[in-house]
Amino acid sequence: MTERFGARLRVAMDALGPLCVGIDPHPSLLASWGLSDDVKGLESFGRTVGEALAGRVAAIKPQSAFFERFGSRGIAVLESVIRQLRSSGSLVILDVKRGDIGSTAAAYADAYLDPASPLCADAITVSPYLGFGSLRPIIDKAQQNGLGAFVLALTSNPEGAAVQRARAADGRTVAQTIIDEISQVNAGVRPLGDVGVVIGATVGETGHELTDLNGPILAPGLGAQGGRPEDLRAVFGSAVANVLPSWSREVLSAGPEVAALRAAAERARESCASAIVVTA
Ligand SMILES: O=C(O)c1cc(=O)[nH]c(=O)n1[C@@H]1O[C@H](COP(=O)(O)O)[C@@H](O)[C@H]1O
Repeated sequence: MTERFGARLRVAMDALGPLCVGIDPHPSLLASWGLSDDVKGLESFGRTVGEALAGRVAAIKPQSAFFERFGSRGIAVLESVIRQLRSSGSLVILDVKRGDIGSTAAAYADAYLDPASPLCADAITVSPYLGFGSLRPIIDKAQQNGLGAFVLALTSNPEGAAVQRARAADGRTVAQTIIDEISQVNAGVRPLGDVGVVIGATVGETGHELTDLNGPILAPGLGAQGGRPEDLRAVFGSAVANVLPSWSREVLSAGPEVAALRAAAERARESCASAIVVTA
């Protein structure tokens, strides 16, 4: 049987440290790396990040939007980046933030979580805005194939709170209802469930109950958005051991030299690891 995503992520985080690095080829980063803002530049950017970090960090998170900018040729680059990374030992979390009515969500599952698809990743990010239940085909497909999904709960951007902290009829916040749904999906799975949650490292003390989540917590927003490793403990409390901190621009801006990218990732990993371990 295929090993489950949660178990694979736990092993990767234990072996390589708590770090996810995003591949976000912003036009400004392409320029600062001396690359053209076109498919060739995109290809070179992805290849360099792979060379620097593949197999050295627990997870790598390509941001689909920056590949979609270039249409089908950009998607072809994304396919090859995913292929290169998945054979390296780093888990690939494809950041696509998908979500739709169930029958369409099933097609997204075929696109990103079916080993037969060229865009198949180890996990994807998904949006629960059509209701958590609409994500069921995605969660089912992920679990069938030893893959995972990260569901947005408390995002790192300031605009998110108006929706995510709104209260449902029973008094829970919308985010808490999502966290509780995920807790049910992950109940009893050892060592870690396959469905994660996205909570920005920038949100401050969450005020949310994460004790029963039993799943990974993807925490973007470090560096460029102002989140700091030393805040992780205060934000996540006792759930901090399952946090996968994610950095994009701050680490990527150290490129294009491979050694400099590795050093920046190492600094990010060390600062997160010591924030998580020392106070845990
Ligand atoms: O799902 C995500 O990764 C995500 C969720 C969130 O709440 N905030 C957030 O910034 N992200 C993504 O994480 C990356 C953050 O990039 P930097 O701000 O450059 O580190 C981007 O690709 C965002 O789309």
